[in-house]
Amino acid sequence: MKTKVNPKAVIVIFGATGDLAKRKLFISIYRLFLSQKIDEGFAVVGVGRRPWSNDEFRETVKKSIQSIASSETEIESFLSHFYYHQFEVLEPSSYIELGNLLTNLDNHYLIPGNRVFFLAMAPEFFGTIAKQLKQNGLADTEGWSRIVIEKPFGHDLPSAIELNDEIREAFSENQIYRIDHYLGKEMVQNIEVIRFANAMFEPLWNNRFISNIQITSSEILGVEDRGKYYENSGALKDMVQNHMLQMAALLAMEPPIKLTTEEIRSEKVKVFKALRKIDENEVKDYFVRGQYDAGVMNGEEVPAYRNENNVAPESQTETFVAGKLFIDNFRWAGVPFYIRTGKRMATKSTKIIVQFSDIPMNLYYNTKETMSPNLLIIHIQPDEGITLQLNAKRSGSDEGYTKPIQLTFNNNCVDCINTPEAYERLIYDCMLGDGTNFTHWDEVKYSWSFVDVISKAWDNNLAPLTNYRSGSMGPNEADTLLTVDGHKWWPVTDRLNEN
Ligand SMILES: NC(=O)C1=CN([C@@H]2O[C@H](COP(=O)(O)OP(=O)(O)OC[C@H]3O[C@@H](n4cnc5c(N)ncnc54)[C@H](OP(=O)(O)O)[C@@H]3O)[C@@H](O)[C@H]2O)C=CC1
Ligand SMILES: O=C1O[C@H](COP(=O)(O)O)[C@@H](O)[C@H](O)[C@H]1O
Repeated sequence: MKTKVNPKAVIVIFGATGDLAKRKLFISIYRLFLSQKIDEGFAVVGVGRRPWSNDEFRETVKKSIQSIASSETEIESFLSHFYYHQFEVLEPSSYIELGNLLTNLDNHYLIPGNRVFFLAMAPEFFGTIAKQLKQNGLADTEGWSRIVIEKPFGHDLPSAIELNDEIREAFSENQIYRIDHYLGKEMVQNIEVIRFANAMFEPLWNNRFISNIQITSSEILGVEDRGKYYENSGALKDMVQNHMLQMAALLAMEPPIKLTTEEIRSEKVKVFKALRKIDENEVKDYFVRGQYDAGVMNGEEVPAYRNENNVAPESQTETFVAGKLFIDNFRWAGVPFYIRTGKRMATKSTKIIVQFSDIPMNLYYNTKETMSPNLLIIHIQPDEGITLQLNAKRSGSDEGYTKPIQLTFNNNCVDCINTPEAYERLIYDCMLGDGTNFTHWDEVKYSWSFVDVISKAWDNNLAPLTNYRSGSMGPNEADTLLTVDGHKWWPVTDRLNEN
């Protein structure tokens, strides 16, 4: 639980000239500034290779925050807290100079040595930076020091262990904040509340009443200019190892005994431990992979993945994954959790659909219509809300025919433009010392060991890689994964305000 305080710190962004900083980080800090969540005596140091001055850096920040309407005075006041430090990651003198700058800023803004080191750089630098920060004393202050690590945290279990060991030599687990930006999303954070604050769900939240759970995160965009990164990642490591498994864990975990970081994380870890282990030869029965082909989207022709920049013409990288997870514990034995994610799909949508089991004897079976199962739909994005699908009598009919009706809560209407960016929430949490919505090492470790088996099976060609048309919902094999179990994917294209 958070206490309402205005944290005061220097935020050091390594990779401040990069894409993530420009698109997400500056604007998130600006929103925290505008909502007065951070103390006005804060400072931000941007670190990058380019020989920028403070003014050049502030110009870039200004461009990034332009989309938020605010006065020139507010913008100028915000920018005055930004400083640039040119640096070379492997050069120890860069860290010594940075340390001097941080001490000066502490003195200038009366900051008691509190520091957030946000590593928005290529992952191969994470370990080196952590080590250098420690060796040069930047993390040894009177206040607190925390390190935020961007994804990917390793590319398999051995590399994640190696990286973790390097970072742990310099920072303790409670100083490490591993980002999974899905955990900062409003409706992902709402999963726990929907489950644990409603008398009507928790008693039914088990294998006696739930038939299956479907988690979809589909994207319209292709790989864009990230071909180089994506070729070594693919949808499995880019989306499944982190975001998709995190959502599954939140849906499946037991109620924590307290709402503390340790208790919540410990319940999530138990879910990861209970994930059914499959061997390489079984992967094809549980997972489907696909790669997008050319197609027409929004009236425009889009290229096949293999024709994207920095992608090999014979690439075997998957841009789509569908899978069936089983959580082999008392609550979930026998309930499939279906997951699906991909690029260049028909719609941008992240939704969780909980399908309840059919009632044992349905008095309305003999009508002309088939009954719809009850569904709980959690709309994560782009629309945010909840839909509960029930059956009701069709109005005006004497014969008692039923029809599905939907009770909907549209979070957008309430919170529309003020819905905080995931990064805004996570930066604030980190400044408050709340690690609940960051991933603990144990979660990372178990998720990699689960994903590594799938990855190896695919590397060994133990499952086909199927093409799917850009603008579709993935290959047909993803549908078969459910039809063999007597299920089907529920649509994810509906928008809340269309209901
Ligand atoms: N961009 C995104 O949407 C997302 C990014 N991420 C993660 O965030 C991290 C950063 O990504 P992104 O912003 O896209 O990366 P970019 O390639 O856009 O930026 C890389 C940054 O690192 C700096 N840099 C590179 N080499 C050195 C060096 N030797 N010494 C000092 N600085 C160096 C660059 O400085 P300069 O330009 O001055 O050379 C630049 O600021 C990655 O881990 C990525 O996986 C995660 C999710 C989404
Ligand atoms: O982490 C990542 O997430 C994005 C999708 O994030 P969303 O918040 O827009 O759903 C994905 O495009 C990217 O490939 C991946 O690295």
